Amino acid sequence: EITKEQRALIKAILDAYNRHQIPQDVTKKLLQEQYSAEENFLLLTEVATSQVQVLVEFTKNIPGFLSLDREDQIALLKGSAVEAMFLRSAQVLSKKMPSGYTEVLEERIRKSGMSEEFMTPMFNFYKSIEELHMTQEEQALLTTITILTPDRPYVKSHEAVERLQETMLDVLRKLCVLQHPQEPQYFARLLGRLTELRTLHHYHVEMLTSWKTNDHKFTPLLCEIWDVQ
Ligand SMILES: CC(C)c1onc(-c2c(Cl)cccc2Cl)c1COc1ccc(-c2ccc3c(C(=O)O)c[nH]c3c2)cc1
Repeated sequence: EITKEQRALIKAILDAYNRHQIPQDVTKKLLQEQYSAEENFLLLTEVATSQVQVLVEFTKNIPGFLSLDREDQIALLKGSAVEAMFLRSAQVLSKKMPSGYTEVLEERIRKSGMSEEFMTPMFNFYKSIEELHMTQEEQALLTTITILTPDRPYVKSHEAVERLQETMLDVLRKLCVLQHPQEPQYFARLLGRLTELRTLHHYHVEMLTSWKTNDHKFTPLLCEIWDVQ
């Protein structure tokens, strides 16, 4: 029931998703450096900056994305970066890695100087993603669908983005039926995570402000993509 074209689409997106990863030296640093709120914040800033670069490369490989209006491409990236990074960090945190990497990453996020009120919703989200046991294809498609959200600020050709997103939603729906036959509501649960992401996105704006007031510095790329400073 998945067409040949849809199979090709899944393959293209999965390949792009796996091809673009944070360099080893960046993730290794997270394991080596000291623990302190300042050091944790610095390392997370470095990882987030690297993740944004990875995200831009991945997005350019989404079939149809580069045919969108250039300014809309920027608006989609700016509008979805935080949500895509919540998804990506959630997927990393739900993998138990031998190096103890997951625990270190979680610890550094918990101790990065962000206020307590964001911890609970953030780690509830991480837990809810873990419980879904998403396949690689589902993770890559859900990230793609998040990026192709038409109602981001400043998007002009709403319909063009909506058409692209609907193509991806259709593929994901079929994939969920195939890969989770015993769970008819699985696709709906995945979409529920997208709603949760929007809430976290709102929290994140306040997180940035609270870091800013404590004179935390971000990199130029993060300032540009998050309209900080
Ligand atoms: C500027 C800083 C302080 C910040 O502000 N808000 C958030 C933030 C937070 Cl604290 C939580 C969620 C989203 C954001 Cl933007 C962050 C840190 O964001 C990230 C982004 C991305 C990773 C991340 C991704 C992939 C991998 C990976 C792999 O692929 O192999 C291995 N290690 C990874 C680590 C971690 C943290």
